[in-house]
Amino acid sequence: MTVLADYPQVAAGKVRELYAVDDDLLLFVASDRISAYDHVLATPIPDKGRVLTAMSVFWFELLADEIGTHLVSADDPRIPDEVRGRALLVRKLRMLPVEAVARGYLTGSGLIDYDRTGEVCGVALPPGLFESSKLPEPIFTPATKAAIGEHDENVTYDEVAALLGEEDASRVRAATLKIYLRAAEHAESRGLILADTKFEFGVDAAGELVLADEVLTPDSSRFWPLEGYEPGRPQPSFDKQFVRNWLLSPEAGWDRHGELAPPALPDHVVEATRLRYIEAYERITGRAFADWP
Ligand SMILES: Nc1ncnc(-c2cnn(Cc3cccc(F)c3)c2)c1Cl
Repeated sequence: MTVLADYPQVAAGKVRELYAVDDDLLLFVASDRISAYDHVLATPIPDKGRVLTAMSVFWFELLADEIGTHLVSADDPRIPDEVRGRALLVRKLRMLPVEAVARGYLTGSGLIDYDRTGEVCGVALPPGLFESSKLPEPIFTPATKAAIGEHDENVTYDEVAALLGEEDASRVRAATLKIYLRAAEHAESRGLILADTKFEFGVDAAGELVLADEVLTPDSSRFWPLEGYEPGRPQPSFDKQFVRNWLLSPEAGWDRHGELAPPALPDHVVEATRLRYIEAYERITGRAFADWP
């Protein structure tokens, strides 16, 4: 019987870890941790890791006819029981050092760049756009991974080409936009706006471009309710809005611009957030979360 401690940890993020299973396989583990306002909160959200893993698996399966993926299995004896349902067996790839972001709407760092320069990652946009505007068409707005605790840095396509070479840059951009469009169309049919998302790609031994990391989860994407969408103001995050609102409420007594860590979340915020994750999964996939894995 395998236990997680059998596998050397090869990477750790704010809310996920990566372990080596053998020379060709990795174990991609999603935790129940949640981050907000650039802090990892002290209070976990039960089932978050399982919901986001189930969501990634749904999208990997839906996208398999568009692009190869790193997914090997979500249910395999090499996956320790303690992480079963929130861990994926994936094939080890040569990862491309670029955060492949697609945006269909203007918000976050894209809006900041647009307000300052009229462009995002060197892509010129029409004048007169504002917070949450829908873009005339989705755009590729890559970033390079920043050091721990820093934000990723938006870069131009030419900088990506300098980094990866023209061929890989070109096929990463094409794949990013194609997958975004396919996912956004599916999400909208389920009443959710996929405002933007971040993919990571690798290359396999045959030189094929492979979709890796997590895909189209609420941690790698902005999902907004389609109902009530209104450009000109920030939209509520489908999954994190209860947490954000509580942290900024007088009850929390927390200053998001200060140095202090956020306070623990009250049970009702934890439970409401857990239910939002499950609702997002069931709306997007049409599957009952109770059936996972
Ligand atoms: N299939 C792959 N082959 C080779 N490397 C990776 C890989 C390395 N790093 N990352 C980012 C990351 C994913 C999870 C937890 C972390 F801490 C960090 C992904 C993958 Cl997914």
